Amino acid sequence: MDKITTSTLARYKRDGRKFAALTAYDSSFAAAFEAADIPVLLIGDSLGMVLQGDADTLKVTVEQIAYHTRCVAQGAPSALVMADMPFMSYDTPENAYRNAATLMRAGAQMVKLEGGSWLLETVRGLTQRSVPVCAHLGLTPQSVHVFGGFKVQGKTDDAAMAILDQAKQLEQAGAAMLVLECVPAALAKAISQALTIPVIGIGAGADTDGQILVMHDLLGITSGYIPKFAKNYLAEHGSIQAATAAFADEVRQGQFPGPEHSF
Ligand SMILES: Nc1nc(=O)c2c([nH]1)NC[C@@H]1CN(c3ccc(C(=O)N[C@@H](CCC(=O)O)C(=O)O)cc3)CN21
Ligand SMILES: CC(C)C(=O)C(=O)O
Ligand SMILES: [Mg+2]
Repeated sequence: MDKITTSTLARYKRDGRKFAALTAYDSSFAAAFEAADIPVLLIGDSLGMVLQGDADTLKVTVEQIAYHTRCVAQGAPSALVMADMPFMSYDTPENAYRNAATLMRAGAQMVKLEGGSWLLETVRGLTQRSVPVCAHLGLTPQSVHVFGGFKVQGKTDDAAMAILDQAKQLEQAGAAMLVLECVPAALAKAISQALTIPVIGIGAGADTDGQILVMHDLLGITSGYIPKFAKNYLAEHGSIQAATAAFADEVRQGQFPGPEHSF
């Protein structure tokens, strides 16, 4: 695989070529995912839940994400390595710059931040300072205690309009990619069509430019409640390599997610 960059993904979008992404936290899985042609690997703050066993993502630190980013970057030299900025690590633009630098030095090529209008100056400032930014809207898990649970967002017309509007503002501010989590499929389709930058969905229907899953959900080893959008590919495909390749293929073909995985 040639090195994947934000320009590669922008070209995929222009060409109408859908792509898969996975979370990864260590070099061995990262290498396996890269070998299965997964172009984007996210060191997600979901690691607080799937690695550390917490009920939310809020305890995760910049140092922990940096450590796992180093591990993933070692295993996947060609994938686009994207690191989540943890809860409160980007509460001010200055803190965002400092903490993003730590993650970029650990091996990330892009950082992801949860939020909309309040982040515009931070997104502009990071981009001007040479840090590519992926925005994240919809169900932003760091806001779980504001939302009162992991709940689908953008269900009313007003809420949907607010998310679409913020997506446009974030693109205008320089965001190079957008993750949309747990929103109605029709809203995700409208946002993907309204933006030039690639939109990656999770629980956002089949009409985004890319799809991402937490790797544990793909392998069916998530403990506790399994989100509706998760699909266990290991059960059907017998090996981690085959499961990952099947996920990548189903995304490219537009077969995943089906209506049973969408809101
Ligand atoms: N294993 C795992 N998979 C994930 O996708 C994931 C994590 N962990 N941890 C971090 C966040 C938290 N996420 C979650 C967690 C739960 C739901 C969930 O229970 N959603 C309900 C929606 C309920 C409604 O209709 O409002 C669902 O039925 O899927 C969604 C996203 C996504 N991320
Ligand atoms: C679910 C994805 C988008 C994420 O942010 C994470 O894994 O932390
Ligand atoms: Mg995250």
